[in-house]
Amino acid sequence: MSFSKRLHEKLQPIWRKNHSHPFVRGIGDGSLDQKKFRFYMVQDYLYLIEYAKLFALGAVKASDVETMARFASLLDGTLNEEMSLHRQYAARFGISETELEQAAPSPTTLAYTHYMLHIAQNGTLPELLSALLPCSWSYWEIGKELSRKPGAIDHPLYGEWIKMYSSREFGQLAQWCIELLDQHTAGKTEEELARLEEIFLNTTRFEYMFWDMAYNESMWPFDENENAAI
Ligand SMILES: Cc1ncc(CN)c(N)n1
Repeated sequence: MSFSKRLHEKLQPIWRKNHSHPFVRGIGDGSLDQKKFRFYMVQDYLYLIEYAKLFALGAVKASDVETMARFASLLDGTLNEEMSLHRQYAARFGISETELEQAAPSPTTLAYTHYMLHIAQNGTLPELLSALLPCSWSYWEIGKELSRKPGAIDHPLYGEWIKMYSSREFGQLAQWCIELLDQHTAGKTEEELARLEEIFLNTTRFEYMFWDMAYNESMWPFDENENAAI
């Protein structure tokens, strides 16, 4: 069995939780409170700024020009296509690009991006791929599932989001990362695979936490201006 198939089977219970999360269901049936979506969009933009750096680090760690070029195109696609969707949504919400970039990250955004970047900077190429894959793979699965819901892609607000993440282009990028991980894990020992599985599991957990953070609009659990006299 390929390593990606093993991961997919093992992590299904958590992935299904993503699909049934009220935030994801709300995008699919159009019932999601727009304020929550606005919060998500800002946090996701901050997330993607950091996530894009994994592709740059992937190019640094690649050992051939073809792989470097694919990572470069993933970096370009994230900065100029995926994040352009966010910029368009932000404009609809009256948020400027500067405001987007300067927004404060939530604790979950910080924890997730710092974990991924730590692995990417300090780990091997298969470790980097294990950290980034739940992101694109799980969104592609969610996008495809939501796009099959009658009327979902025509929703005036959430339709564009569903179209982006169910698109063939987005799927091809996820598929390339899956194939690269399978190539790099063929013949690895069980100990090495277990380490990669652990990384994949951690970013899978963070994906769920990100939906939850967005749904609850969670920032730090206190207001720093309160009790200023203490
Ligand atoms: C948190 C998160 N995870 C994944 C994706 C899809 N690139 C995203 N935009 N945001």
